[in-house]
Amino acid sequence: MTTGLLALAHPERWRLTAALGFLTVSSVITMSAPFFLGKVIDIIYTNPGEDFTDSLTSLCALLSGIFLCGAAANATRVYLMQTAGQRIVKRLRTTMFSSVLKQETAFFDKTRTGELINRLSSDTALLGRSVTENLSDGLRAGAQASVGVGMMFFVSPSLAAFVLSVVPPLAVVAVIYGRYLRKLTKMTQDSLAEATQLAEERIGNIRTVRAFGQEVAEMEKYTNKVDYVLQLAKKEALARAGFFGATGLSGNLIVLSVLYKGGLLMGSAYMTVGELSSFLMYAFWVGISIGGLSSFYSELMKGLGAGGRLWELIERKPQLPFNEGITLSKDTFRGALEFKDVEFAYPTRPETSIFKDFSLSIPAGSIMALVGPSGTGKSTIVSLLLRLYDPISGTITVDGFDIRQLNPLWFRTKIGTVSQEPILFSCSIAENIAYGAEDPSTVTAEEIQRVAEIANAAGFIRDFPKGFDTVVGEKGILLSGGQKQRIAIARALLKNPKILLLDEATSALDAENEYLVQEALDRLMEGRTVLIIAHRLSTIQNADFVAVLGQVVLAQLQSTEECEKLQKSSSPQKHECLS
Ligand SMILES: Nc1ncnc2c1ncn2[C@@H]1O[C@H](COP(=O)(O)OP(=O)(O)OP(=O)(O)O)[C@@H](O)[C@H]1O
Repeated sequence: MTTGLLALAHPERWRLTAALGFLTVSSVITMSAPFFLGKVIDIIYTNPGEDFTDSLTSLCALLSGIFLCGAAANATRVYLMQTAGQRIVKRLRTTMFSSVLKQETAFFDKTRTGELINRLSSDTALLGRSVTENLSDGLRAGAQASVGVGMMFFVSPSLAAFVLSVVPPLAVVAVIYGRYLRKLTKMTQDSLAEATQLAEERIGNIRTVRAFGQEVAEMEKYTNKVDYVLQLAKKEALARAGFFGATGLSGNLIVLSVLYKGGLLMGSAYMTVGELSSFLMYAFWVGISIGGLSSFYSELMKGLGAGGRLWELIERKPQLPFNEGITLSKDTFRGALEFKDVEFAYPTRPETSIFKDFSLSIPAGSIMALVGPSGTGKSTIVSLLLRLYDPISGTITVDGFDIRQLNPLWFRTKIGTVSQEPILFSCSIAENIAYGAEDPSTVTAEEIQRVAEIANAAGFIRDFPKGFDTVVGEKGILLSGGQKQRIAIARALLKNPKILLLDEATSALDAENEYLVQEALDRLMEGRTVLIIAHRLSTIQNADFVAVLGQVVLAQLQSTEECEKLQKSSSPQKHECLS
């Protein structure tokens, strides 16, 4: 974690070095103040009756100038540190986001979205603040405490030794407190992540919550989660209260004892009033600095508590490669797909095998319809082809190349998908269509309109008051199922992929919509290798091959009229029946 943090802070090294320079200047000035203020007091007290106006004026004017410089240096330090901190937080966030996006799909099956969001927003801020602003305040406190102690010894060694005897026990208390706080922060952030996860999922799916009338139950669940966060916060508040109460009390007691002992020393003429004042001011500074150091320590512990989890995520190596492997040339890549003796189980349920010895061949440029009852693994075949998961054994090849050899990022640019319920992002229709291009920013409005036209989408889009600039709402909620499908088809057309993976909508579209979607799909399928999870007889009839998953359905299909019709009507078709 430390090396990772250093790497993230590295680009800020000059900013941080400059901040350290300003920190030194401002600390030196702050710490010389008590000494000179003592001199001013001595000028006033030790020359009774004499006219000390001139020397007092010039010393005060000089000190004002120096203090002004100190203030400017301190302000610059705060600015530099804060901006460096924010830059580090930004880098932490982007590094973490990119690390999350590169993880294999199984990771997202196991990790909850809300947790990741919480890490991304709250933990990064906590860690960033603790290693910059807090570090700078800590350094300042440390420097001031040590200079202050030195000056206390310089002014009065015996008084200094007396005062410092109370520091070691305080330090032990601070360390214990810091450890406790670190543990507490980790627990707080974890339970906060759970609460965020719950809120995110329920708000994101408010229609389902509403349909089941579960609002009150959900409120209670959320309240329970944040109640636990509150309990932890109470524990932290209690620890904090005890710690700061104790340090505040010991600070005051120290000042009181300095006054007492110093008063005695002054009485026996070992100290001037100016020296005692300087000493008191130094003791005060040291007290404040130690307070600063302890809050630095506790903040650092909090940051480290949050940072541990963050680093696990940042350093996690994806189990499937993200952008490695070979790419095929235009001539070699034709789009012939083959599953050979594939065995697969989802990583989250390794004991439940979805396929064993599964084989299927889809020649380049042909349409393969996939049918079978629910849960037999049709969507799983699509996921395997997209290389969202790897088979346990057996191979999946593209033009004879094992897809494990291919660069998944490249390979996915050659595959188009349209699912039953296509997911659109909450931006404009134009942006959603452009998402299909390798570089969406280069897509022209004409291209978008052209593919929308082919996908039978241009008509209804133009009927919207804002046309292609209409925002579709989260996950495309402001559109109908058929409209979403046609936008998804336009998006796939823009990608112009060699291989197409389609999941036909089961939800009943009205006749006109169904016709428009079907027509758009037919245009999309032209000249590509297509694997389609088919739910309609017409789709099966138009396919070059049909693969049936699950023996039960095969028996059912063969006994139905539809199947007979299908077998008669499609003389060039070949039916592959798989068990
Ligand atoms: N991410 C996952 N993790 C674990 N198991 C999964 C996952 N996705 C699907 N499954 C399981 O894999 C099996 C096959 O699911 P799949 O979605 O491929 O079936 P399907 O034939 O496409 O079904 P449907 O026609 O209902 O969409 C099911 O038993 C399902 O519970």
